Amino acid sequence: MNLRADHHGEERRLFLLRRKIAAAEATLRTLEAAILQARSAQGLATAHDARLENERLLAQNHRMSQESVSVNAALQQAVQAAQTDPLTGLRNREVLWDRLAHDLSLARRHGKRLAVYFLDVDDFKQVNDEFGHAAGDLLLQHVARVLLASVRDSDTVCRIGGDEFVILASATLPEDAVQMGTKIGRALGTPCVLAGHVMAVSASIGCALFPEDGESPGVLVHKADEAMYRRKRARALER
Ligand SMILES: Nc1nc2c(ncn2[C@@H]2O[C@H](COP(=O)(O)OP(=O)(O)OP(=O)(O)O)[C@@H](O)[C@H]2O)c(=O)[nH]1
Repeated sequence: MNLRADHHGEERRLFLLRRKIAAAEATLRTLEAAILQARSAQGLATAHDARLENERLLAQNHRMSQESVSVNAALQQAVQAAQTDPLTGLRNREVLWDRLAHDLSLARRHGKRLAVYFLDVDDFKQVNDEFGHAAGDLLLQHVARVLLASVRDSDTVCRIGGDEFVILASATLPEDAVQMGTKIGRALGTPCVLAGHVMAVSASIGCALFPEDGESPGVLVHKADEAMYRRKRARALER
């Protein structure tokens, strides 16, 4: 038996084995390094994606709040248009009942009076017939301006149709309400130039007072309308 040769063979196997182990360890380290690199790349990609998603959501949020602002503006415009008389810019018939109920509850709570005036322009048809419909429109706009200038900001002026207007005004004493009716009549009677013609508007005005003449919106408007009609008849008889 050649012991020396055996020993030499054993050493060679060990040497080869160590080399294999070293190669395997090197491969393992390379793999670990690759895994680490891949994980960190994935991490970076995730952070990048998150940032992009965040920016996308912010932009979407901005777009949606801008849309909501313009939808709200359009809605407000629509509400405004539904409550406004297009010719004079005054509140229309639809608003009258809401305002009246609101003003009545305020008057009730504060123990105040509320005056409801019903106003109809006299012989308005003649203005249309003599000077044309456009001149009639100018006159109605003039009436609206005069009425607005004659009442307080907290009072309400509505055009409820044709040449008919209703005013809601808070009042302390019945005499105040009478005085205000006279003041409105005088202001309307002041001559003005419309469509190149000098005109002085005459209007029949009826007034009903809360709580003396009634407590409900329907009764008050009806009584003011009746009072206006009596005025108009008396005026016709005077002529
Ligand atoms: N220019 C114009 N005329 C209108 C408008 N709406 C209604 N009218 C006219 O207004 C007139 C209203 O006439 P009436 O109130 O019936 O009659 P009036 O001549 O005022 O007579 P009295 O009320 O009895 O004094 C009608 O001729 C309608 O055609 C409008 O928006 N513009």
